[in-house]
Amino acid sequence: MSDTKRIVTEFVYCLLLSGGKMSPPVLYYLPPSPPCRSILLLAKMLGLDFELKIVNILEGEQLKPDFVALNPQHCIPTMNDEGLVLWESRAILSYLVAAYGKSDELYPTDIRVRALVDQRLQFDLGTLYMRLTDYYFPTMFIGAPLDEGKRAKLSEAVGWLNTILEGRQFAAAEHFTIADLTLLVTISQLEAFDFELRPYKHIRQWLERCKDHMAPYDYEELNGSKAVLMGDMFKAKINQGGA
Ligand SMILES: N[C@@H](CCC(=O)N[C@@H](CS)C(=O)NCC(=O)O)C(=O)O
Repeated sequence: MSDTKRIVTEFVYCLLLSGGKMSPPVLYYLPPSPPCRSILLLAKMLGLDFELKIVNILEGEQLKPDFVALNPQHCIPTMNDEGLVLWESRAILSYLVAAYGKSDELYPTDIRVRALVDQRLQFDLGTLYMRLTDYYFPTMFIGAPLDEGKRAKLSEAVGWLNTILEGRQFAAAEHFTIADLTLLVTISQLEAFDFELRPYKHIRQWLERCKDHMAPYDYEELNGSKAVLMGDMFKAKINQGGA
């Protein structure tokens, strides 16, 4: 085979392997951000190499005109896959499995299983993670006093997850899915904030199972250590008398 023919053949082969895409998707992110962590973990599982672009929200970089033009809601993670611009981490997770997954295992196509995965994703978005941010973030970022009412709402949601997990190995299917991934980021963050997980036996067992499952995918580097970093930021604020 001539050199030119070989180069063209290799190029076509690479193109087929990449689903016909000429360039990798771009991810705008910051490593400690919890929703960004779930995307980085999934990319590792899928063997997907993003073009990574840091947006330092602590310096207000998300408000720069170029970024607002891309995402008017100016939040991270934001992904741009050849003109498909997506934000909302759980929507990005679903897209990435469909676009780059070798199978549907992480986001099953069986409609009854997918319905449960979607329910868990939305429970995390609208209830569990939201209540985590409501309780911890005002103290962590602006030194506001801790609010016991918000803590009670968070405990209520953690209790619901504990009940969901009773008798199950994983959150939505017989195996690990993106529902476990997003819930893992939330619960490991709670753990790093020293939220008392002892009363929630099913969550504790599931948490260890998920950590073991994710260990080969740089779990500590991409999520565990970043959860601790945010936990330390919160504790430093408390010790400064910020709450
Ligand atoms: N529900 C969104 C939450 C995104 C979000 O709140 N991102 C934060 C960082 S963790 C952010 O970008 N904050 C800066 C801003 O909104 O201007 C998701 O899951 O992607």
